[in-house]
Amino acid sequence: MSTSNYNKFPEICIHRNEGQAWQGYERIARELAEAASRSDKKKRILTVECYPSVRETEIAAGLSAHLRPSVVLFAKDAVIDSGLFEEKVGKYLTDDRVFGYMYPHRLEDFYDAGKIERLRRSIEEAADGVVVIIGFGASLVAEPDLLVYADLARWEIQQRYRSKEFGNWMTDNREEDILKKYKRGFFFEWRMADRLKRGLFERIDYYLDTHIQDAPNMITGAALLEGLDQVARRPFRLVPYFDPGVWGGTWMEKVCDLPQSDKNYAWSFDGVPEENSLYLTYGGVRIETPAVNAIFYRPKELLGEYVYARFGAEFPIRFDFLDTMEGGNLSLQVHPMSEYIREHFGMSYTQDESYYFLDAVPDAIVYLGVKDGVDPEEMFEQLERAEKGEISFPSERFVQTYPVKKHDHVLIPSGTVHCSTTGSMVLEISATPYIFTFKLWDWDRVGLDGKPRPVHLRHGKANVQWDRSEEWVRKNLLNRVEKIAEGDGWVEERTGLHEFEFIETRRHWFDSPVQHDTQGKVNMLNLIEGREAIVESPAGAFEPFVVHYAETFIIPASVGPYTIRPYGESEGRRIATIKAFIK
Ligand SMILES: O=P(O)(O)OC[C@H]1O[C@@H](O)[C@@H](O)[C@@H](O)[C@@H]1O
Repeated sequence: MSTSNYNKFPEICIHRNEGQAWQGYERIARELAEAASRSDKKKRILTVECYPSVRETEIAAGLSAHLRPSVVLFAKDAVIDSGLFEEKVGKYLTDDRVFGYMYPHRLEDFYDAGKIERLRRSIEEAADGVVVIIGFGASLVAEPDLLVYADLARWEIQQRYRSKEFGNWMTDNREEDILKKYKRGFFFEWRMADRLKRGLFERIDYYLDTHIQDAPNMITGAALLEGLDQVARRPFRLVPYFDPGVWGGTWMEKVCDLPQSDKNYAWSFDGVPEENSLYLTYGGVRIETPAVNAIFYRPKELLGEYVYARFGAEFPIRFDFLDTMEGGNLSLQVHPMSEYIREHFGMSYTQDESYYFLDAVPDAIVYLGVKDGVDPEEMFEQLERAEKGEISFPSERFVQTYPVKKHDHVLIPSGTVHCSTTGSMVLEISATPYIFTFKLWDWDRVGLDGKPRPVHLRHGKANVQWDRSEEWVRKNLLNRVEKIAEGDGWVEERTGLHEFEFIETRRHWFDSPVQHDTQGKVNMLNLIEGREAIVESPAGAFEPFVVHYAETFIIPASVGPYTIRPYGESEGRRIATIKAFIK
């Protein structure tokens, strides 16, 4: 096998902003002190608005040491009492380990007017100089003279939950089950935090990156916006992350050159802006920022007006990897129908999926759809007994299996029972939601934490579509490849997804340049065959962008025409990309 050329640290170089970046608390504090001194007020309020799970105490200590503020106040002291807090949020969280209901309200609901008044009095009583207010909601306490925004990406938040360094915001639950902490973040905190952040973008004076402990980096708010604007006008990649899992395999470790781990890597996410980061570099200083910021700030340029009108400032397409090479089976599972996900979880669209096979062992199979003539009651009675540990679920009796091979594309509209099995390397091309997996059966095993992974039979039963016969599955969901066009040195095929799903995919096989056009809609691609390709602008609108095997990349809607051709080691060879866009 050839050596890995997969780039795990894709950086986006932001032009025209050199000199506007600071590293370390000392330099950061000095810059903030200088900026504060530009005001002729005697007392200046320096607000550090934080995303939940930011290390507020580290920032307070780091700034205090060099800034010598007259007082440091924490926004959390103005949060409503815990009884009322739980009353407001409880019904959105439910008792389930995984699923809650999307929280529709704002952070203001959790701040107490009387307590805010008390903090404001402390500001009045403080000596002249700089008053620092820190925390999630700090910008609600008083009108800032200088606003610093300390952001955090979801993957890092998950690490902080997992290491038990953090519980949820204002919740004493550091020791709690990771699934429940994630649930509280996903359904509640991150919704409010994103709403607040979107309203602050244009007002941020400085943007603080504290992803790495005690090694902060800072840029101006203007530099951040300039960076996000540049991202929305050129091809780019997200920073991938790799996560071990009970069914994980060995393919990614080799192909993506991952550090050896005692647990196999199962997932890689490199195409979920809500979860992944961007690395923006400003004259040698690397700023990690949640990729979703580019969508929040420039939704029309990035998604295109059509996609924005339909989905809002959300990235509706997800690319991720599921690696079971020398690993196990995923859970046998089903995803909610659109109506169900909306009614039960408050989501505006559902988890429609597809599996593109980057690789598969010779006898690999996929489970897809229930067999003809299956009695739903009997199948669920068996699943219930299996959940109790009384039997092993006889999957072959109830669920259809099909052989799969490299470059097959299997379509999985919600409501279809499915499971990728051992010996497969899947590129998932799916709708963005990804936690709404109703596991039906997990093959008599426990998760990496030693506990059974959560099974959701009631939800599952309500969503399995029993009328999808074997004939229907074969005709509609397996390799619906259709040639669309061809030219000198290239062929374009449509591979999916199913009519019920809102994503369309096109595969190109080529040894010469292929002309693409976003047609005003964001494109997400992956190099599924070949070592290297280059993306270019016919009009020179962006710098040539090199991609490697298995890398996912995004072409913003604003790009319009672009070309892709084999490059470097792949020059003159036949390679392939798969491209997804909204129908
Ligand atoms: O972790 P399990 O349940 O085995 O599923 C593994 C993966 O399966 C896919 O089809 C998706 O549903 C993913 O969201 C899920 O993470």
